[in-house]
Amino acid sequence: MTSTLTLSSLRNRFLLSLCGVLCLALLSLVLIARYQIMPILLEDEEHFANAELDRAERALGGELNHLRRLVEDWAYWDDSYDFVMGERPQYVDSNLYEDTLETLDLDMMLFLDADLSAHWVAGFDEEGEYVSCPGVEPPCDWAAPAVAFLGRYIERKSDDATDTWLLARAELGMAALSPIHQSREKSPPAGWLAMVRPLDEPWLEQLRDTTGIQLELSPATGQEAPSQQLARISPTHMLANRLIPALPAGHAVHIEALLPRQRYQASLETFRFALYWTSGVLIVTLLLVLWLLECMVLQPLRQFAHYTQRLHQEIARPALPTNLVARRDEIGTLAREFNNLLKHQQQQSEQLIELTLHDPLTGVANRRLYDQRFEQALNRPGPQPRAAAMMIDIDHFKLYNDHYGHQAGDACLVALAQCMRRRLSDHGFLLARTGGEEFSVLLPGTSLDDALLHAQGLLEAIDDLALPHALSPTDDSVTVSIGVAAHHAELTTPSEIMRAADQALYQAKASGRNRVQAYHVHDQPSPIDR
Ligand SMILES: Nc1nc2c(ncn2[C@@H]2O[C@H](COP(=O)(O)OP(=O)(O)OP(=O)(O)O)[C@@H](O)[C@H]2O)c(=O)[nH]1
Repeated sequence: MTSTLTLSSLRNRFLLSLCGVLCLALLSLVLIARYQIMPILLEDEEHFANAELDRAERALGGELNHLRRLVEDWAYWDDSYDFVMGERPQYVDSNLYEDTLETLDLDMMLFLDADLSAHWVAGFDEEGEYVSCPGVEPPCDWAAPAVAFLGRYIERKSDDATDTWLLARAELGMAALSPIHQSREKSPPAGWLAMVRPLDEPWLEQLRDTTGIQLELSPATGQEAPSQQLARISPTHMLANRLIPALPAGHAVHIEALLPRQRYQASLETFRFALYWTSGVLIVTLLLVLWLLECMVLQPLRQFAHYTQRLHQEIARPALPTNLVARRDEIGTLAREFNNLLKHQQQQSEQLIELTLHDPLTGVANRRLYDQRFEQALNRPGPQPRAAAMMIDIDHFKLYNDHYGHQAGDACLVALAQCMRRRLSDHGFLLARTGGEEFSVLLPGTSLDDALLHAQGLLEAIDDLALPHALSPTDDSVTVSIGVAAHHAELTTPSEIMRAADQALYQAKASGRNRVQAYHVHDQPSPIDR
Protein backbone atom coordinates (compact mmCIF):
# COMPACT_ATOMS: atom_id res chain seq x y z
CA MET A 1 0.00 0.00 0.00
CA THR A 2 2.81 2.37 1.01
CA SER A 3 4.84 1.55 -2.08
CA THR A 4 1.76 2.10 -4.28
CA LEU A 5 1.25 5.47 -2.68
CA THR A 6 4.89 6.34 -3.02
CA LEU A 7 4.99 5.40 -6.69
CA SER A 8 1.71 7.15 -7.37
CA SER A 9 3.45 10.43 -6.61
CA LEU A 10 4.35 12.23 -9.80
CA ARG A 11 7.54 13.49 -8.19
CA ASN A 12 8.73 10.02 -7.22
CA ARG A 13 7.89 8.57 -10.61
CA PHE A 14 9.70 11.41 -12.30
CA LEU A 15 12.65 10.96 -9.93
CA LEU A 16 12.75 7.24 -10.71
CA SER A 17 12.59 7.89 -14.45
CA LEU A 18 15.35 10.47 -14.27
CA CYS A 19 17.51 8.13 -12.17
CA GLY A 20 16.95 5.45 -14.81
CA VAL A 21 18.01 7.86 -17.55
CA LEU A 22 21.04 8.88 -15.49
CA CYS A 23 22.08 5.25 -14.94
CA LEU A 24 21.64 4.54 -18.65
CA ALA A 25 23.77 7.56 -19.54
CA LEU A 26 26.51 6.53 -17.10
CA LEU A 27 26.36 2.91 -18.29
CA SER A 28 26.69 4.13 -21.88
CA LEU A 29 29.72 6.20 -20.90
CA VAL A 30 31.32 3.23 -19.18
CA LEU A 31 30.61 0.96 -22.18
CA ILE A 32 31.98 3.58 -24.57
CA ALA A 33 35.08 3.83 -22.40
CA ARG A 34 35.46 0.05 -22.23
CA TYR A 35 34.85 -0.81 -25.89
CA GLN A 36 35.75 2.38 -27.74
CA ILE A 37 38.22 4.50 -25.84
CA MET A 38 40.28 1.86 -23.99
CA PRO A 39 41.17 -0.12 -27.16
CA ILE A 40 42.30 3.12 -28.80
CA LEU A 41 44.42 4.00 -25.77
CA LEU A 42 45.97 0.51 -25.65
CA GLU A 43 46.67 0.55 -29.38
CA ASP A 44 48.28 3.95 -29.04
CA GLU A 45 50.39 2.55 -26.23
CA GLU A 46 51.52 -0.35 -28.43
CA HIS A 47 52.54 2.09 -31.15
CA PHE A 48 54.48 4.07 -28.60
CA ALA A 49 56.24 0.92 -27.33
CA ASN A 50 57.12 -0.14 -30.88
CA ALA A 51 58.47 3.31 -31.64
CA GLU A 52 60.63 3.23 -28.52
CA LEU A 53 61.96 -0.25 -29.39
CA ASP A 54 62.69 1.00 -32.92
CA ARG A 55 64.64 3.86 -31.40
CA ALA A 56 66.60 1.47 -29.18
CA GLU A 57 67.29 -0.76 -32.15
CA ARG A 58 68.47 2.24 -34.18
CA ALA A 59 70.78 3.20 -31.32
CA LEU A 60 72.27 -0.32 -31.41
CA GLY A 61 72.60 0.03 -35.19
CA GLY A 62 74.45 3.31 -34.60
CA GLU A 63 76.89 1.53 -32.31
CA LEU A 64 77.43 -1.17 -34.94
CA ASN A 65 78.08 1.57 -37.53
CA HIS A 66 80.57 3.15 -35.22
CA LEU A 67 82.39 -0.17 -34.93
CA ARG A 68 82.13 -0.62 -38.70
CA ARG A 69 83.87 2.73 -39.29
CA LEU A 70 86.53 1.85 -36.74
CA VAL A 71 87.33 -1.52 -38.31
CA GLU A 72 87.38 0.05 -41.78
CA ASP A 73 89.73 2.82 -40.60
CA TRP A 74 92.19 0.20 -39.38
CA ALA A 75 91.68 -2.15 -42.34
CA TYR A 76 92.26 0.56 -44.94
CA TRP A 77 95.37 1.82 -43.15
CA ASP A 78 98.51 1.09 -45.16
CA ASP A 79 100.39 0.01 -42.04
CA SER A 80 97.77 -2.69 -41.44
CA TYR A 81 98.18 -3.80 -45.08
CA ASP A 82 101.95 -3.95 -44.66
CA PHE A 83 101.49 -5.78 -41.39
CA VAL A 84 99.41 -8.64 -42.85
CA MET A 85 101.80 -8.70 -45.81
CA GLY A 86 104.60 -9.37 -43.26
CA GLU A 87 106.44 -6.18 -44.07
CA ARG A 88 106.04 -4.23 -40.86
CA PRO A 89 107.14 -6.31 -37.83
CA GLN A 90 107.17 -3.22 -35.52
CA TYR A 91 103.36 -2.80 -36.12
CA VAL A 92 102.52 -4.91 -33.10
CA ASP A 93 104.76 -3.04 -30.73
CA SER A 94 103.66 0.35 -32.02
CA ASN A 95 99.91 -0.32 -32.24
CA LEU A 96 98.69 -3.51 -30.60
CA TYR A 97 99.01 -3.15 -26.89
CA GLU A 98 96.59 -3.21 -23.97
CA ASP A 99 95.89 0.53 -23.96
CA THR A 100 94.90 0.47 -27.62
CA LEU A 101 92.11 -2.04 -27.01
CA GLU A 102 91.00 -0.31 -23.86
CA THR A 103 90.91 3.05 -25.60
CA LEU A 104 88.98 1.63 -28.53
CA ASP A 105 86.73 -0.23 -26.11
CA LEU A 106 87.52 -3.57 -27.73
CA ASP A 107 87.74 -7.15 -26.44
CA MET A 108 89.72 -8.48 -29.32
CA MET A 109 91.46 -7.55 -32.59
CA LEU A 110 92.00 -10.44 -34.98
CA PHE A 111 94.09 -10.19 -38.12
CA LEU A 112 93.61 -12.96 -40.72
CA ASP A 113 95.86 -13.68 -43.61
CA ALA A 114 94.54 -14.01 -47.12
CA ASP A 115 94.47 -17.81 -46.64
CA LEU A 116 92.18 -17.21 -43.62
CA SER A 117 94.65 -18.39 -41.02
CA ALA A 118 95.19 -16.26 -37.94
CA HIS A 119 97.92 -13.68 -38.56
CA TRP A 120 97.76 -11.98 -35.16
CA VAL A 121 95.48 -12.14 -32.16
CA ALA A 122 95.32 -9.39 -29.55
CA GLY A 123 92.74 -9.30 -26.81
CA PHE A 124 91.64 -10.21 -23.33
CA ASP A 125 91.36 -13.89 -22.45
CA GLU A 126 88.68 -15.50 -20.25
CA GLU A 127 90.49 -14.23 -17.13
CA GLY A 128 90.58 -10.68 -18.55
CA GLU A 129 94.37 -10.83 -19.11
CA TYR A 130 95.69 -9.03 -22.14
CA VAL A 131 97.43 -11.40 -24.54
CA SER A 132 98.94 -10.85 -27.97
CA CYS A 133 100.07 -13.76 -30.17
CA PRO A 134 101.00 -14.48 -33.81
CA GLY A 135 98.30 -17.17 -34.17
CA VAL A 136 95.90 -19.22 -32.02
CA GLU A 137 98.60 -21.02 -30.08
CA PRO A 138 98.39 -20.73 -26.26
CA PRO A 139 97.83 -18.34 -24.59
CA CYS A 140 95.65 -17.18 -27.52
CA ASP A 141 93.96 -20.53 -28.19
CA TRP A 142 90.61 -19.10 -26.86
CA ALA A 143 90.41 -17.21 -30.16
CA ALA A 144 90.45 -20.42 -32.24
CA PRO A 145 86.61 -20.74 -32.53
CA ALA A 146 86.39 -17.13 -33.72
CA VAL A 147 89.10 -17.70 -36.32
CA ALA A 148 87.33 -20.84 -37.50
CA PHE A 149 83.96 -19.09 -37.73
CA LEU A 150 85.42 -16.12 -39.64
CA GLY A 151 87.24 -18.43 -42.02
CA ARG A 152 84.04 -20.28 -42.84
CA TYR A 153 82.15 -17.04 -43.17
CA ILE A 154 84.68 -15.33 -45.47
CA GLU A 155 84.78 -18.44 -47.69
CA ARG A 156 81.06 -18.13 -48.30
CA LYS A 157 81.18 -14.37 -48.63
CA SER A 158 80.61 -13.06 -52.11
CA ASP A 159 81.70 -9.45 -51.70
CA ASP A 160 84.31 -7.29 -50.00
CA ALA A 161 81.87 -5.34 -47.87
CA THR A 162 82.32 -4.85 -44.14
CA ASP A 163 80.10 -7.00 -41.94
CA THR A 164 78.87 -6.35 -38.44
CA TRP A 165 77.13 -8.66 -35.97
CA LEU A 166 75.65 -8.62 -32.55
CA LEU A 167 77.03 -11.38 -30.37
CA ALA A 168 74.70 -13.22 -28.00
CA ARG A 169 77.38 -14.95 -25.98
CA ALA A 170 77.34 -15.29 -22.22
CA GLU A 171 78.45 -11.68 -22.30
CA LEU A 172 76.92 -9.57 -25.03
CA GLY A 173 79.06 -7.97 -27.64
CA MET A 174 79.30 -6.77 -31.21
CA ALA A 175 81.75 -7.64 -33.93
CA ALA A 176 82.85 -6.18 -37.25
CA LEU A 177 84.82 -7.76 -40.10
CA SER A 178 86.49 -5.84 -42.89
CA PRO A 179 88.84 -6.86 -45.71
CA ILE A 180 92.35 -5.32 -45.55
CA HIS A 181 93.24 -3.43 -48.71
CA GLN A 182 96.09 -1.25 -49.75
CA SER A 183 94.66 2.23 -49.95
CA ARG A 184 93.42 3.49 -53.33
CA GLU A 185 94.03 0.11 -54.97
CA LYS A 186 91.41 -2.29 -56.26
CA SER A 187 92.96 -5.61 -55.43
CA PRO A 188 91.83 -8.77 -53.62
CA PRO A 189 92.02 -8.43 -49.84
CA ALA A 190 95.47 -8.98 -48.38
CA GLY A 191 93.82 -10.19 -45.21
CA TRP A 192 90.95 -9.53 -42.86
CA LEU A 193 90.55 -7.55 -39.67
CA ALA A 194 87.91 -8.41 -37.08
CA MET A 195 87.13 -6.39 -33.98
CA VAL A 196 84.98 -7.45 -31.04
CA ARG A 197 83.51 -4.89 -28.68
CA PRO A 198 81.94 -5.95 -25.37
CA LEU A 199 78.46 -4.60 -24.58
CA ASP A 200 79.11 -4.24 -20.87
CA GLU A 201 77.26 -2.36 -18.15
CA PRO A 202 79.05 1.03 -18.63
CA TRP A 203 78.30 0.84 -22.37
CA LEU A 204 74.67 -0.03 -21.64
CA GLU A 205 74.44 2.85 -19.17
CA GLN A 206 75.69 5.18 -21.87
CA LEU A 207 73.11 3.81 -24.30
CA ARG A 208 70.37 4.47 -21.71
CA ASP A 209 71.59 8.05 -21.31
CA THR A 210 71.67 8.56 -25.07
CA THR A 211 68.23 7.12 -25.77
CA GLY A 212 66.51 8.07 -22.53
CA ILE A 213 65.05 4.56 -22.47
CA GLN A 214 65.41 2.25 -19.49
CA LEU A 215 66.93 -0.65 -21.49
CA GLU A 216 68.08 -4.12 -20.54
CA LEU A 217 69.95 -6.33 -23.03
CA SER A 218 70.39 -10.05 -22.57
CA PRO A 219 71.34 -13.03 -24.70
CA ALA A 220 68.55 -15.30 -25.85
CA THR A 221 67.96 -18.19 -28.15
CA GLY A 222 65.12 -18.24 -30.67
CA GLN A 223 63.12 -20.50 -28.35
CA GLU A 224 63.38 -18.02 -25.52
CA ALA A 225 61.36 -15.44 -27.37
CA PRO A 226 59.13 -13.56 -24.92
CA SER A 227 55.53 -14.76 -25.15
CA GLN A 228 54.24 -11.22 -25.06
CA GLN A 229 55.86 -8.37 -26.85
CA LEU A 230 54.27 -5.86 -24.51
CA ALA A 231 53.56 -6.61 -20.85
CA ARG A 232 51.72 -4.02 -18.77
CA ILE A 233 53.28 -4.69 -15.41
CA SER A 234 51.62 -1.86 -13.50
CA PRO A 235 49.30 1.06 -14.11
CA THR A 236 52.37 3.26 -14.56
CA HIS A 237 54.87 1.04 -16.40
CA MET A 238 55.07 -1.56 -19.14
CA LEU A 239 57.78 -3.86 -20.46
CA ALA A 240 58.39 -3.92 -24.22
CA ASN A 241 60.42 -6.82 -25.61
CA ARG A 242 62.11 -7.47 -28.91
CA LEU A 243 64.60 -10.05 -30.23
CA ILE A 244 67.35 -8.98 -32.63
CA PRO A 245 69.14 -11.76 -34.51
CA ALA A 246 72.72 -12.29 -33.33
CA LEU A 247 75.62 -14.73 -33.46
CA PRO A 248 76.01 -17.64 -32.83
CA ALA A 249 73.32 -18.75 -35.28
CA GLY A 250 69.91 -19.23 -33.70
CA HIS A 251 70.71 -16.79 -30.95
CA ALA A 252 69.42 -13.27 -30.45
CA VAL A 253 69.87 -10.19 -28.34
CA HIS A 254 66.81 -9.65 -26.22
CA ILE A 255 65.97 -5.96 -25.78
CA GLU A 256 63.74 -5.21 -22.84
CA ALA A 257 62.57 -1.62 -22.35
CA LEU A 258 60.83 -0.42 -19.23
CA LEU A 259 58.52 2.28 -20.53
CA PRO A 260 56.34 4.72 -18.65
CA ARG A 261 52.64 4.68 -19.43
CA GLN A 262 52.38 8.46 -19.29
CA ARG A 263 50.24 8.90 -22.40
CA TYR A 264 47.87 6.15 -21.33
CA GLN A 265 47.71 7.55 -17.80
CA ALA A 266 47.17 11.08 -19.05
CA SER A 267 44.42 9.98 -21.45
CA LEU A 268 42.84 7.85 -18.76
CA GLU A 269 43.03 10.72 -16.31
CA THR A 270 41.44 13.05 -18.85
CA PHE A 271 38.69 10.56 -19.55
CA ARG A 272 38.04 9.99 -15.85
CA PHE A 273 37.97 13.73 -15.33
CA ALA A 274 35.42 14.06 -18.13
CA LEU A 275 33.42 11.13 -16.73
CA TYR A 276 33.32 12.57 -13.19
CA TRP A 277 32.35 15.98 -14.48
CA THR A 278 29.73 14.52 -16.79
CA SER A 279 28.29 12.51 -13.89
CA GLY A 280 28.35 15.58 -11.68
CA VAL A 281 26.68 17.75 -14.29
CA LEU A 282 24.07 15.04 -14.92
CA ILE A 283 23.27 14.75 -11.21
CA VAL A 284 23.08 18.53 -10.79
CA THR A 285 20.85 18.69 -13.89
CA LEU A 286 18.63 15.98 -12.42
CA LEU A 287 18.29 17.87 -9.14
CA LEU A 288 17.64 21.10 -11.01
CA VAL A 289 14.96 19.47 -13.16
CA LEU A 290 13.34 18.02 -10.04
CA TRP A 291 13.42 21.40 -8.34
CA LEU A 292 11.90 23.08 -11.39
CA LEU A 293 9.27 20.34 -11.63
CA GLU A 294 8.46 20.85 -7.95
CA CYS A 295 8.19 24.65 -8.29
CA MET A 296 6.54 24.89 -11.70
CA VAL A 297 4.24 21.87 -11.75
CA LEU A 298 3.91 19.89 -8.53
CA GLN A 299 3.37 22.74 -6.08
CA PRO A 300 0.62 24.39 -8.20
CA LEU A 301 -0.98 20.97 -8.78
CA ARG A 302 -0.99 20.28 -5.03
CA GLN A 303 -2.48 23.73 -4.42
CA PHE A 304 -5.10 22.97 -7.04
CA ALA A 305 -5.88 19.57 -5.48
CA HIS A 306 -6.15 21.20 -2.05
CA TYR A 307 -8.57 23.75 -3.51
CA THR A 308 -10.81 21.03 -4.98
CA GLN A 309 -10.82 19.26 -1.58
CA ARG A 310 -11.97 22.49 0.05
CA LEU A 311 -14.78 22.70 -2.52
CA HIS A 312 -16.19 19.46 -1.12
CA GLN A 313 -15.71 20.39 2.50
CA GLU A 314 -16.80 24.03 2.65
CA ILE A 315 -20.37 25.18 2.04
CA ALA A 316 -19.44 28.57 0.59
CA ARG A 317 -17.38 28.17 -2.55
CA PRO A 318 -13.80 29.26 -1.72
CA ALA A 319 -12.04 31.54 -4.20
CA LEU A 320 -9.48 29.91 -6.48
CA PRO A 321 -5.94 30.97 -5.36
CA THR A 322 -5.05 34.07 -7.36
CA ASN A 323 -1.52 32.87 -8.14
CA LEU A 324 -3.03 29.91 -10.03
CA VAL A 325 -5.48 32.04 -12.02
CA ALA A 326 -2.78 34.62 -12.79
CA ARG A 327 -0.43 32.08 -14.36
CA ARG A 328 -0.02 32.39 -18.11
CA ASP A 329 0.92 28.74 -18.65
CA GLU A 330 -1.07 25.50 -19.05
CA ILE A 331 -1.77 25.26 -15.32
CA GLY A 332 -3.13 28.81 -15.37
CA THR A 333 -5.37 27.92 -18.32
CA LEU A 334 -6.53 24.79 -16.48
CA ALA A 335 -7.29 26.84 -13.34
CA ARG A 336 -9.21 29.49 -15.29
CA GLU A 337 -11.19 26.90 -17.26
CA PHE A 338 -11.95 25.05 -14.03
CA ASN A 339 -13.14 28.30 -12.47
CA ASN A 340 -15.37 29.05 -15.47
CA LEU A 341 -16.76 25.53 -15.28
CA LEU A 342 -17.52 25.99 -11.59
CA LYS A 343 -19.31 29.28 -12.25
CA HIS A 344 -21.30 27.72 -15.06
CA GLN A 345 -22.20 24.78 -12.86
CA GLN A 346 -23.24 27.10 -10.07
CA GLN A 347 -25.45 29.09 -12.43
CA GLN A 348 -27.03 25.90 -13.68
CA SER A 349 -27.69 24.62 -10.18
CA GLU A 350 -29.15 28.02 -9.22
CA GLN A 351 -31.41 27.81 -12.26
CA LEU A 352 -32.38 24.29 -11.27
CA ILE A 353 -33.18 25.40 -7.74
CA GLU A 354 -35.14 28.28 -9.18
CA LEU A 355 -37.10 25.83 -11.31
CA THR A 356 -37.86 23.58 -8.38
CA LEU A 357 -39.17 26.50 -6.31
CA HIS A 358 -41.19 28.43 -8.93
CA ASP A 359 -44.14 27.84 -11.15
CA PRO A 360 -43.00 27.55 -14.73
CA LEU A 361 -46.17 29.15 -16.21
CA THR A 362 -46.58 32.26 -14.12
CA GLY A 363 -43.08 32.58 -12.64
CA VAL A 364 -44.44 33.04 -9.11
CA ALA A 365 -43.44 30.77 -6.22
CA ASN A 366 -44.72 27.19 -6.17
CA ARG A 367 -46.12 25.28 -3.24
CA ARG A 368 -42.73 24.01 -2.09
CA LEU A 369 -41.25 27.50 -1.70
CA TYR A 370 -44.50 28.74 -0.23
CA ASP A 371 -44.47 26.02 2.45
CA GLN A 372 -40.79 26.66 3.26
CA ARG A 373 -41.36 30.39 3.71
CA PHE A 374 -44.49 29.77 5.73
CA GLU A 375 -42.55 27.57 8.18
CA GLN A 376 -39.82 30.21 8.43
CA ALA A 377 -42.36 32.98 8.99
CA LEU A 378 -44.04 31.09 11.81
CA ASN A 379 -40.77 30.09 13.43
CA ARG A 380 -39.31 33.56 13.31
CA PRO A 381 -39.03 34.88 16.86
CA GLY A 382 -40.67 38.18 17.60
CA PRO A 383 -43.96 39.71 18.63
CA GLN A 384 -47.36 38.74 17.26
CA PRO A 385 -48.74 38.67 14.62
CA ARG A 386 -46.59 36.03 13.04
CA ALA A 387 -48.27 35.69 9.66
CA ALA A 388 -51.53 35.62 7.72
CA ALA A 389 -52.42 33.74 4.55
CA MET A 390 -54.81 34.12 1.64
CA MET A 391 -56.21 31.44 -0.60
CA ILE A 392 -57.37 32.83 -3.97
CA ASP A 393 -59.48 30.89 -6.49
CA ILE A 394 -60.59 32.14 -9.91
CA ASP A 395 -64.36 32.14 -10.27
CA HIS A 396 -65.87 29.94 -12.99
CA PHE A 397 -62.54 29.30 -14.60
CA LYS A 398 -63.82 26.11 -16.19
CA LEU A 399 -66.31 28.22 -18.11
CA TYR A 400 -63.47 30.58 -19.07
CA ASN A 401 -61.43 27.69 -20.44
CA ASP A 402 -64.43 26.29 -22.19
CA HIS A 403 -65.19 29.59 -23.83
CA TYR A 404 -61.76 31.03 -24.62
CA GLY A 405 -59.71 27.85 -24.80
CA HIS A 406 -57.08 26.40 -22.56
CA GLN A 407 -54.29 28.59 -23.98
CA ALA A 408 -56.25 31.74 -23.23
CA GLY A 409 -56.86 30.24 -19.78
CA ASP A 410 -53.08 30.04 -19.32
CA ALA A 411 -52.68 33.65 -20.43
CA CYS A 412 -55.41 34.64 -17.96
CA LEU A 413 -53.50 32.85 -15.16
CA VAL A 414 -50.29 34.73 -16.08
CA ALA A 415 -52.08 38.08 -16.26
CA LEU A 416 -53.73 37.56 -12.87
CA ALA A 417 -50.40 36.46 -11.31
CA GLN A 418 -48.59 39.53 -12.62
CA CYS A 419 -51.35 41.81 -11.42
CA MET A 420 -51.36 40.33 -7.93
CA ARG A 421 -47.58 40.31 -7.71
CA ARG A 422 -47.42 43.97 -8.63
CA ARG A 423 -49.88 44.69 -5.92
CA LEU A 424 -48.16 42.63 -3.24
CA SER A 425 -44.45 42.93 -3.95
CA ASP A 426 -44.09 46.32 -2.25
CA HIS A 427 -45.12 44.76 1.04
CA GLY A 428 -42.74 41.83 0.93
CA PHE A 429 -45.58 39.28 0.62
CA LEU A 430 -45.12 36.02 -1.21
CA LEU A 431 -47.53 35.06 -4.00
CA ALA A 432 -47.57 31.39 -4.93
CA ARG A 433 -49.49 29.26 -7.36
CA THR A 434 -50.60 26.42 -5.14
CA GLY A 435 -53.11 24.74 -7.48
CA GLY A 436 -54.30 24.72 -11.10
CA GLU A 437 -56.33 27.94 -10.91
CA GLU A 438 -55.59 28.58 -7.25
CA PHE A 439 -53.10 31.08 -5.77
CA SER A 440 -51.98 31.63 -2.17
CA VAL A 441 -50.43 34.64 -0.52
CA LEU A 442 -48.19 34.56 2.55
CA LEU A 443 -48.25 37.77 4.55
CA PRO A 444 -45.51 37.55 7.21
CA GLY A 445 -45.96 39.73 10.30
CA THR A 446 -49.48 40.67 9.23
CA SER A 447 -52.65 40.60 11.31
CA LEU A 448 -55.94 39.19 10.05
CA ASP A 449 -57.40 42.66 9.66
CA ASP A 450 -54.49 43.94 7.62
CA ALA A 451 -54.59 40.79 5.55
CA LEU A 452 -58.28 41.40 4.81
CA LEU A 453 -57.46 44.91 3.64
CA HIS A 454 -54.76 43.57 1.32
CA ALA A 455 -57.17 40.92 0.03
CA GLN A 456 -59.70 43.60 -0.66
CA GLY A 457 -57.04 45.55 -2.55
CA LEU A 458 -56.41 42.45 -4.70
CA LEU A 459 -60.09 42.14 -5.59
CA GLU A 460 -60.05 45.75 -6.70
CA ALA A 461 -56.88 45.36 -8.73
CA ILE A 462 -58.33 42.33 -10.54
CA ASP A 463 -61.50 44.23 -11.13
CA ASP A 464 -59.43 47.05 -12.62
CA LEU A 465 -57.73 44.52 -14.85
CA ALA A 466 -61.11 43.83 -16.46
CA LEU A 467 -60.26 40.57 -18.17
CA PRO A 468 -63.45 39.70 -20.09
CA HIS A 469 -65.29 36.57 -18.99
CA ALA A 470 -68.31 36.27 -21.20
CA LEU A 471 -69.79 33.16 -19.58
CA SER A 472 -69.25 34.13 -15.93
CA PRO A 473 -72.55 34.21 -14.01
CA THR A 474 -70.83 36.47 -11.43
CA ASP A 475 -69.51 39.34 -13.54
CA ASP A 476 -68.68 40.17 -17.16
CA SER A 477 -64.95 40.16 -16.25
CA VAL A 478 -62.73 37.68 -14.46
CA THR A 479 -63.19 37.69 -10.69
CA VAL A 480 -61.64 35.80 -7.80
CA SER A 481 -62.77 34.64 -4.37
CA ILE A 482 -60.36 34.97 -1.43
CA GLY A 483 -60.29 33.14 1.91
CA VAL A 484 -58.11 34.72 4.62
CA ALA A 485 -56.79 33.26 7.88
CA ALA A 486 -54.12 34.39 10.33
CA HIS A 487 -51.83 32.83 12.90
CA HIS A 488 -53.55 32.31 16.18
CA ALA A 489 -53.15 30.34 19.38
CA GLU A 490 -55.30 27.65 17.83
CA LEU A 491 -53.94 28.00 14.32
CA THR A 492 -50.27 27.44 14.85
CA THR A 493 -49.06 25.47 11.84
CA PRO A 494 -49.04 26.38 8.14
CA SER A 495 -51.39 23.53 7.30
CA GLU A 496 -53.87 24.60 10.00
CA ILE A 497 -53.82 28.18 8.78
CA MET A 498 -54.12 27.12 5.13
CA ARG A 499 -56.97 24.77 5.98
CA ALA A 500 -58.71 27.67 7.73
CA ALA A 501 -58.13 29.93 4.72
CA ASP A 502 -59.51 27.19 2.49
CA GLN A 503 -62.63 27.01 4.63
CA ALA A 504 -62.99 30.79 4.36
CA LEU A 505 -62.56 30.51 0.58
CA TYR A 506 -65.25 27.90 0.45
CA GLN A 507 -67.47 30.30 2.34
CA ALA A 508 -66.66 33.08 -0.13
CA LYS A 509 -67.60 30.84 -3.04
CA ALA A 510 -70.74 29.76 -1.35
CA SER A 511 -71.67 33.33 -0.59
CA GLY A 512 -71.64 34.34 -4.26
CA ARG A 513 -67.96 34.62 -5.26
CA ASN A 514 -65.95 37.76 -6.08
CA ARG A 515 -65.43 38.48 -2.41
CA VAL A 516 -63.09 38.15 0.56
CA GLN A 517 -63.93 35.87 3.46
CA ALA A 518 -62.05 35.82 6.77
CA TYR A 519 -61.71 32.80 8.99
CA HIS A 520 -62.49 33.69 12.60
CA VAL A 521 -61.60 31.12 15.21
CA HIS A 522 -64.69 29.79 17.11
CA ASP A 523 -66.87 31.94 14.87
CA GLN A 524 -68.78 31.03 11.82
CA PRO A 525 -66.97 32.62 8.90
CA SER A 526 -68.82 35.77 7.76
CA PRO A 527 -68.52 37.17 4.27
CA ILE A 528 -67.32 40.73 3.74
CA ASP A 529 -69.38 42.23 1.06
CA ARG A 530 -67.79 44.48 -1.42
N1 LIG B 1 -56.08 26.95 -18.77
C1 LIG B 1 -55.83 26.29 -17.65
N2 LIG B 1 -56.82 25.80 -16.96
C2 LIG B 1 -56.60 25.15 -15.79
C3 LIG B 1 -55.31 25.00 -15.29
N3 LIG B 1 -55.37 24.30 -14.09
C4 LIG B 1 -56.69 24.08 -13.87
N4 LIG B 1 -57.44 24.59 -14.89
C5 LIG B 1 -58.85 24.52 -15.05
O1 LIG B 1 -59.52 25.20 -13.99
C6 LIG B 1 -60.83 24.68 -13.92
C7 LIG B 1 -61.30 24.56 -12.52
O2 LIG B 1 -62.63 24.27 -12.55
P1 LIG B 1 -63.46 23.97 -11.30
O3 LIG B 1 -62.65 23.34 -10.21
O4 LIG B 1 -64.65 23.16 -11.77
O5 LIG B 1 -63.95 25.34 -10.76
P2 LIG B 1 -64.49 26.65 -11.53
O6 LIG B 1 -64.97 26.31 -12.87
O7 LIG B 1 -63.45 27.64 -11.41
O8 LIG B 1 -65.67 27.01 -10.65
P3 LIG B 1 -65.60 27.63 -9.24
O9 LIG B 1 -64.23 27.43 -8.70
O10 LIG B 1 -66.61 26.90 -8.47
O11 LIG B 1 -65.90 29.05 -9.40
C8 LIG B 1 -60.82 23.33 -14.64
O12 LIG B 1 -61.58 23.43 -15.86
C9 LIG B 1 -59.36 23.12 -14.98
O13 LIG B 1 -59.18 22.49 -16.26
C10 LIG B 1 -54.24 25.55 -16.04
O14 LIG B 1 -53.10 25.46 -15.70
N5 LIG B 1 -54.55 26.18 -17.19
